[in-house]
Formats: sequence, structure tokens, C-alpha cells
Amino acid sequence: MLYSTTTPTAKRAAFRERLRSGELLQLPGAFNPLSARLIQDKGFDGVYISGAVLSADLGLPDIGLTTATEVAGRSQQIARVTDLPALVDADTGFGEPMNVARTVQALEDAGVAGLHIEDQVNPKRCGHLDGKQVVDADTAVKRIRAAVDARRDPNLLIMARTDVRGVEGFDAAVERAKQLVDAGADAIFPEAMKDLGEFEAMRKALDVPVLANMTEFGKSELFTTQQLRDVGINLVIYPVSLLRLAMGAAERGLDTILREGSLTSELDAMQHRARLYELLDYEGYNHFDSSIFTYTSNANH
Ligand SMILES: C[C@](O)(C(=O)O)[C@H](CC(=O)O)C(=O)O
Ligand SMILES: [Mg+2]
Repeated sequence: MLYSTTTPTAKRAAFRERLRSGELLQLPGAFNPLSARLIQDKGFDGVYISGAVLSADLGLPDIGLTTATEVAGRSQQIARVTDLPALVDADTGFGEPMNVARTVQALEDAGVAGLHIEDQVNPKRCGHLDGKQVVDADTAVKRIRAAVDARRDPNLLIMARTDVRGVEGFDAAVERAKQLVDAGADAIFPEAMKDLGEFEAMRKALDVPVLANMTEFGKSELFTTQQLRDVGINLVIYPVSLLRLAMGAAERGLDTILREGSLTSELDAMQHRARLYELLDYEGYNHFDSSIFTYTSNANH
């Protein structure tokens, strides 16, 4: 109903347990709390909270304009409506190591199960754009150490993302990933891998879970879950995919209104009111007042 039926602590413990199983966990990006409900309903393993989506949602490019408070607020809205673990994009941690520590605690308070901190310079930019810059190893390591020291729940997953691949090449990215693991990172997000072989080599070089970012129209090819499983990847995110799908549909709908003067021809493409109510669990609210859920779909269509 109103909220998740389990606590953040339990979600974190369950997430750790699932990661230990070595299975490939699939985390589509929830572009809002409602889409997190849909992701849970479909049986996915977790939800991803994307910085690119949060920025786009606010009508902003993904270039380090959003604040830690905005990310924590959105994370809380999403984490509280799902029993799934939420993994959130904490960008560079929003400042110096001291700020990273505060960011981690804010996100922990928001109820997420994990977060990733990247080694780009501030202000960051989308990892699939050219011209990004990375900080030196010492700075990157300090961010991760600060993040690890700041958490109060030892099960909060601190993932280190490295953007080194797109700047200094694959070997340097492996080297950086190893340093981040030594600094205490629980998992690695190697950004902008070129091909499946690179994912496989990265996986082999590390003894912590590795994430694959299957973002569309970026630098990485879109691999199937089977391909990712075959090379031992542990987590896959589809960070912006649901937003892209929804915005694609919204644009088609707007064009239909302009062209046809009505949305009648689009009804089959829409999520039905009945399905929306099911996701929102209208029926569950009847125990407060039995007249709350009175909708029957054949009354309308
Ligand atoms: C994963 C990512 O950090 C995000 O914010 O979702 C982005 C996704 C994207 O811009 O396609 C990234 O890869 O940098
Ligand atoms: Mg991001």
C-alpha cells in the first residue's frame, strides 16, 4: 500500500545475499516512484535511481547541476514505495571526501540499499559523452574511503564507478578499479566498456561484483542478459530506458492529438486505468474505508 513492507536494513541484507549468489541481478531505472512499483510487479531484482533521469526529470542536462539533497529526496520517494533494493547514482559524491561522507549518510537515511560514487572531476558529465575528465587515483581512493567510513549500516553497498576507460584506456581502468576495491569498494561499475571482452576481462581482474551499464545510444553495445551472464557480470542497469520509452510514447501521443484531434487511436497503447489502480493498490485502501475502491473497468470501456 502506502509504502514498502520491509525496512531499509532488511532490504540491504537481502541485496547482499542476492549478490553473494553470483546470479545476474537486473535493475531497471525507476524514473519515479510509480515506475518502481511496476519494476517490482514484474519481478525484477532491484531498482536503479539514475542521475541522468533525475536531471532530465528536472529539465536539466546531466552535468553536475543536481544537489545531494535532490538526489536524497528522490531516493527516499522511490525507496519507500518498493520492497526491492534501490541502487542510487551519487555522481561524484557532491564534493570533497567530507561531502561524500555526508552524501552517503543522507542516502542511507533515504533508505537505499546501495550507491555509487564515480571518479570524474567535478562537475561531472554523462559517462558516455566525450571530453570527460577523471581525478587522480589518490583523490578517487579518498572518496571511496570516506564513503565506506561514513556508512552506519555495514550492508549499505558502496560501489565505486570508474570513468577511466573512456579517458585513459582499458588497462588503466582495471588498475583504477583494483585501487578502488583496495580502498573498500564493495562492487565496481566500470563505465563505458567498449565490448563484451572488456567486461569479461574486468570481471576476471576483480573479486567483487561488477555492474554493466546497458544505457542506450551510448558507448557500450547493448548486450543480452545471457551474454552478460556468460561473462560473469553480477548486476545490470537499464538506467534511462523507462524514461526513454515513456517519453517516446508521450511524444507519439502528443503528435496524435495534433494530427487526429483525439487520443482514441492511442488507447491500446496506454496503461489502462484498471492497471494503474492495481499498481497503486487501490483495493488495499478499502480497509480504511470500504468505499475507496469502487472502480470497475467495464463501467468506462
Ligand atoms: C548511468 C548514468 O550515470 C545515469 O545517470 O543513469 C548515465 C546514463 C546515461 O547518461 O545514459 C551514464 O552512463 O553516465
Ligand atoms: Mg549518472
